[in-house]
Amino acid sequence: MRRINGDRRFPSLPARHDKIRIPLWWVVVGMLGRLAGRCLLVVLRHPVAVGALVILTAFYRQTGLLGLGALAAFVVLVSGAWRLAHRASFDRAAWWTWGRLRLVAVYRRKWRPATLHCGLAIQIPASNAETVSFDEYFPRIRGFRASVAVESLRVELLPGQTPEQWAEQAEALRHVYRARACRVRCDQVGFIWLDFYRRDPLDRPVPPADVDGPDGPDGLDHLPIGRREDGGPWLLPLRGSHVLVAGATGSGKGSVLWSLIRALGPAVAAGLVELWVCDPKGGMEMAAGARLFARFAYDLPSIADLLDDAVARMQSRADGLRGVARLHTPTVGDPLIVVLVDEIAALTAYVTDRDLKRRLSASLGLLLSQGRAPGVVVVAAVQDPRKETLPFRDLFPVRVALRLVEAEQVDLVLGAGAHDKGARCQDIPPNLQGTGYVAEDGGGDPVRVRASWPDDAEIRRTIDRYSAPAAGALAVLRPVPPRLELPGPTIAPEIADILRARGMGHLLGLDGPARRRRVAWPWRKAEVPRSRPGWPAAGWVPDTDRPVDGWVPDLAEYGDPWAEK
Ligand SMILES: Nc1ncnc2c1ncn2[C@@H]1O[C@H](COP(=O)(O)OP(=O)(O)OP(=O)(O)O)[C@@H](O)[C@H]1O
Repeated sequence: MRRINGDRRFPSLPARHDKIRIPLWWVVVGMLGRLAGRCLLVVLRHPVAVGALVILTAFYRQTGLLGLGALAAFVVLVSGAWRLAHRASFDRAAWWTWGRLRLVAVYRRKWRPATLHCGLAIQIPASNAETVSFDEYFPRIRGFRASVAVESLRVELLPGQTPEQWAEQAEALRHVYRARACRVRCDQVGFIWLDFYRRDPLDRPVPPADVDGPDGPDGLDHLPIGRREDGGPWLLPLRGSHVLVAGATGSGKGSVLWSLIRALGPAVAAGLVELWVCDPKGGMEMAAGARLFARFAYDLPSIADLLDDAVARMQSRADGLRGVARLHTPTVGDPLIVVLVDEIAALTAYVTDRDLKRRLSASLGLLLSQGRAPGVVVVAAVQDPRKETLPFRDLFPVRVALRLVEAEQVDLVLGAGAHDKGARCQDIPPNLQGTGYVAEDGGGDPVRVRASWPDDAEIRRTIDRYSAPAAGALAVLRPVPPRLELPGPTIAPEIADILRARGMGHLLGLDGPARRRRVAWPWRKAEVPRSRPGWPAAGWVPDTDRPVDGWVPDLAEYGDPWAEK
């Protein structure tokens, strides 16, 4: 690199050098020295591979072919046992080994011709009067990662090169390495990642993620919606954001919305999120989830009321948060409100009543421009993303483009330049529903993703599992004896929160299984209007006239602290 840093005269003038006569043995010693230097370099660069080769050769010389076969069988056996005992670490090691092999056998082997013929190596003329030659400088591979779907090379740029130059050659590199796709990502200054996609992990429907198991969402900033092209999970940030999903008819917008609703199920059940759903297409798509939704509207006047109420909640919340916090934190008494609109163009473009249209536009504009910080977020789907149909497009920080009818629509949804960066939504085949590209404000290049597909049975299961009892009832799993000292596990903190938020007393001396605690308010037996499957039809509610519209999560895991003594 030192030689191409600009301080060398370029090009050097072809000139005839003076001939110097040297003895032959000097030449031989020089060549041997050069060979030894190269060998040393190989040992230093690949100590593991060279070490393994030396040991294997020594082993073969000691034991012969039979010994080598026995060693291979032993390695296979140990690997099998390792895979059975600890799959995760085995997979990591296997992918590392496979990656090293691919790096040496495929990527390094073709690297020089590939970069030279794609114009990504630098050639400086070094001819003299006897020979025509060039000094060649090649970009260095500085890192490598391999997974099932993608192999990535970290490359150090040569002086004068930009990531854009590499992006222009991505298609050529893809053909050199016989990859399904090649993309260029920026790394730190002077470095890029070259991603070679081998398999398409999105060519089959993606099963819904586990939302209530140990791998469930760890917050409203990482909601699992589907899978990314590199095989990782597609996690959507919802808190402090608005989400737009655009796609032609039948492109799978419903699967994005239902995957999101499903991912929000546990938070809805815990009272941290309220879903306010508008389905201007007559309620057919969303009606199945009505039990899970805090509000559901499907005709224009009631949608306008719903949006007005959302604006009022947003403004009163903003008044409360002013000077206190810059972003609302959802709590049981004060949840995140998710206003979900299927086909938002039906509220902005296709309304014939002018007053209603003005009202809807005003509410949507206010929610989109001011709702993020006070915790009133909008998730909207649209078929036609043109400005005439959706004037608020640019107010959505997270945008998902599924299959679109025209290439021009890609930049309208994902932002200028997205199409050139590889988001070819018009080329997504119709049978890959739910597949598209997602772009986030300030989040770099669009990422190819596919939403999971919750079928009708899975949607029903979600609704049954997470839908709340009707407002006005605080359902409790077991009868609770009044003023009783209870041993055993602690009460669910969510219940304490609900009660505290409603000004209904508090729990004393909670923590520690050995301690005793006191439930310090009176209870009365009451009918529970609607409870989850498996819950008793009657429960106990705090004996108070204050309205209660919270509800408690499943307490089964807390054992039976409520049993009467
Ligand atoms: N993620 C997905 N994986 C597999 N199949 C899907 C997926 N999403 C949708 N489908 C299939 O595509 C069909 C159409 O999907 P969907 O109704 O969600 O499209 P849409 O974009 O909402 O259409 P419209 O705008 O007409 O309502 C579904 O009935 C389903 O069979």
